[in-house]
Amino acid sequence: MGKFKALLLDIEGTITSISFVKDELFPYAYKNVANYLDDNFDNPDVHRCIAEMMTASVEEAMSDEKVKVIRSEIKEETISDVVENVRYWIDIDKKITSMKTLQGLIWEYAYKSGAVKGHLYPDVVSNLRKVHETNRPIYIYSSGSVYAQKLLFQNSIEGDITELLSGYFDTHIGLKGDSESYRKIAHQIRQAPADILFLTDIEAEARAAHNAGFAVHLVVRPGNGLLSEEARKVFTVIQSLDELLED
Ligand SMILES: CSCCC(=O)C(=O)COP(=O)(O)O
Repeated sequence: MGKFKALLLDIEGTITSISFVKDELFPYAYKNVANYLDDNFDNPDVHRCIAEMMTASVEEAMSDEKVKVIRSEIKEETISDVVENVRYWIDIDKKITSMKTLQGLIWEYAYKSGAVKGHLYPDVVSNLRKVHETNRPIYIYSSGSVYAQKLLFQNSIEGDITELLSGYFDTHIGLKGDSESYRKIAHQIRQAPADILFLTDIEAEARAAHNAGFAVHLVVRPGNGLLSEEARKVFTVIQSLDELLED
């Protein structure tokens, strides 16, 4: 089953539908961020997120006038500025690490209350199990925080599947369009880049991983954006993880 020694998986558009992320998770965070911050303002994890978001807001405001610089020490004003930025960044799907961390904390309520269950395409768990049975490690690399990733896999529509996963990476290692992030992942999991198969639906991520020496397949799922002709020439394109069995 395939020649890879380790598997690295993107989440949204690869093993989870874009619709689950865009139509369930993001709106939940958008709607609940103000109440969440009001109820959890003294939580040290939330404080850390806000402190990091203050720094990010200064950097982002330099190139985007819609970003509010968060400065206030007053709780109500801080919450108002954070909410404005979080909602704006959700709207434009901006991958700001501190905002993604905060989203994960907010989603904990969604998963724990049962309001949300992590979507997985029907071919995912059976094939991950087959890879796992061959003692090859499976890792996740998503712009969603590691905490958010674990919540999704612990509370998926197929139950808790975290036993199949050997590790998780988020944007703390670097952005997904940057080849250096993939080099760092290969180093951390102690595998040669060429022995790692990365599956993603995003061409920029595929190119970044390819330039770092990874094997890469592009994944096409219902509702995903169209792939360019050029990407179709460079990368193997699969519609389902069942096709991993075939190479
Ligand atoms: C951890 S699930 C939520 C996914 C998410 O927040 C996101 O931004 C999608 O990122 P991906 O890198 O999985 O496409």
